[in-house]
Amino acid sequence: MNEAKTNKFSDQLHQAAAPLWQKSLHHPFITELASGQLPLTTFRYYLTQDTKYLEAFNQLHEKTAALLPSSQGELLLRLAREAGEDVQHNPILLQVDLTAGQIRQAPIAPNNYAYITHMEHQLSLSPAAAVAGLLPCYWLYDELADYWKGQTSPIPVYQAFFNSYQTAGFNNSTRLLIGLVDDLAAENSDLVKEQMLTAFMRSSRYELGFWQMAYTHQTWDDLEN
Ligand SMILES: Cc1ncc(C[n+]2csc(CCO)c2C)c(N)n1
Repeated sequence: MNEAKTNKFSDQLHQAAAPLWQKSLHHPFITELASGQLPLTTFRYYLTQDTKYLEAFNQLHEKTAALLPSSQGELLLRLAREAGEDVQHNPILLQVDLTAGQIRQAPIAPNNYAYITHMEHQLSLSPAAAVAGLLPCYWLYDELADYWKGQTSPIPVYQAFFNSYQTAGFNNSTRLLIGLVDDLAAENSDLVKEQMLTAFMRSSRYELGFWQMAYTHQTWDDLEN
């Protein structure tokens, strides 16, 4: 019998989410970014929703940090500070002429709203579940960044988007957050670990849904059909 064990909790999470992450990697949104076929309006839709997402995601770091002992909360606050800079100075928005006013006026799309609401809900379950809900955002994009290393796009702004994820700091943040999730799993009960797994898997589904949402320009009217 194969006795090979994955004893880190994060390895279990990774294994459970891998099939979903593969679908993200090969989503038409991504393949068309690389081929240059993705309509610019679709990319602008993605950036509009993503800016809204990143603002909420940053606040979630702060809300989660407030529930953790300061030694653990400090890491989340540091990550939020770094990510906050990226949101406020995203050169890609300038390149496609997206203004803060245009982004503010666009309604949040259903999958984006559901994803953010799902992460907020974890705060009422346990701080460990809240941290686990944040992790796919980092870890999936870290794997996408590896995949994008070899990708080129004939459209300069799509190439700039690939390049924007090629930073060592980003990889380091992902490793630190994986470490925090493993520490929290070790400190918590099986019930909380189950919450962590559920939060992680749902975030992974919403990540996949985020590409589909952008690809189809999802609106609230879509829920009626
Ligand atoms: C839907 C969505 N999911 C993940 C990311 C990637 N991401 C956003 S913030 C952050 C932390 C460091 O800046 C990372 C990795 C994204 N942009 N949009």
